[in-house]
Amino acid sequence: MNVKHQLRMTVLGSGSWGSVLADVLARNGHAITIYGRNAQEIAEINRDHTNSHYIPNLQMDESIVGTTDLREAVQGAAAIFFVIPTQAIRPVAEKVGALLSETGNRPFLISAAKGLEEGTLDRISQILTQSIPQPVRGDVVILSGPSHAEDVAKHDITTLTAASENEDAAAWVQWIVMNDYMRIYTSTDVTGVELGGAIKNVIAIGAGAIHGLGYGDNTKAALMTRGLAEMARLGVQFGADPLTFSGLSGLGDLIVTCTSTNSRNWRCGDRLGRGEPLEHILATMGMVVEGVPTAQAVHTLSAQMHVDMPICDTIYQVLYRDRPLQESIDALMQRIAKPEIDF
Ligand SMILES: NC(=O)C1=CN([C@@H]2O[C@H](COP(=O)(O)OP(=O)(O)OC[C@H]3O[C@@H](n4cnc5c(N)ncnc54)[C@H](OP(=O)(O)O)[C@@H]3O)[C@@H](O)[C@H]2O)C=CC1
Ligand SMILES: O=C(CO)COP(=O)(O)O
Repeated sequence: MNVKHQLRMTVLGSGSWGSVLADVLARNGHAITIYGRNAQEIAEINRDHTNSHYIPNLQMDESIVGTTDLREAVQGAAAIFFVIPTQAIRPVAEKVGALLSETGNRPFLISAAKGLEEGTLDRISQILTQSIPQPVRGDVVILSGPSHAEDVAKHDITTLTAASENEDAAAWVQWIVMNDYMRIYTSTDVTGVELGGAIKNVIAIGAGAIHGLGYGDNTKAALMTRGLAEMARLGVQFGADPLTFSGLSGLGDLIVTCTSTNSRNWRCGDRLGRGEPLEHILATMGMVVEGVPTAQAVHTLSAQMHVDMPICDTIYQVLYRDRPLQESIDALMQRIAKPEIDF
């Protein structure tokens, strides 16, 4: 175990990534509370130190305390990790904001979720700053990168980016998370890191879909590379550094998500490619598929910003407009010929 100065911190979300992140932090010597809304699951975490539904291969550090009480979870926490689906961040953050206003602590707010909010099109850092009043809000840090929970549970070597407008806050998160199997890099490009993490989920649905249809490695490489170009093209319109998209939260996460059967987004796409209806896939996945709502948000954002994102748009058309997959791919191949680099 990597013993550090013990801090009390809270992880909101007892799903696959929340459970594994809580375990990493507890093994680093910190006092960790994990909050979930499913009483049975929290009881299992406290009794057996396992989470058999979400992450069966994880044996959690025994010091982790599970609770279904949000007040208890946030009280006295030096940092609050948001590890719930993007669409649930705002309502939970608003409750957290109200509780912090009562208790008066001012924790770091760390998002480990990846997506864009439907309707508002907001990134998670924006949701957190809108929902939690400034006097009780510490710095916002985004923790993102190639990190399937199943592999981190096995202590596979994993690298992430901690991004914050405040370099010291990013460095603080780097310090609390790093150990002999987690290596964390810092960044101040919050927008780029968040957009990379959100958009790679959309592209991963496409990677799964082409696999399900029977296409091979050339097609996968084409999709990933041109998908990365779309991500960067949108990102620069929002002031992101294009180099961020070649980093862990862009290319790195695109690789892991587009090439692994652990990815829920990839699996959703694969099943679409094999002809299963989206509603059935989502109803039986048992875990969040962030790329589905984010595809809708990216579709609207790209239209608003006049950014050409044909792959993301094709995935949107398939998910939301019932456009046949094969016909959509054929249409992508019929697009006008153009240079490769066209920012
Ligand atoms: N899994 C992974 O490998 C990684 C995931 N991420 C990101 O982390 C985020 C969470 O993903 P992950 O842990 O995999 O998701 P899971 O589907 O495994 O778990 C989601 C968790 O969030 C809880 N939840 C959902 N809605 C609410 C709500 N309104 N209030 C409180 N809790 C809620 C669920 O509770 P309940 O069981 O009651 O529904 C469940 O515990 C996503 O944005 C994902 O992209 C990032 C890196 C790696
Ligand atoms: O973000 C992830 C890995 O870095 C998890 O991806 P999925 O949600 O597709 O499983």
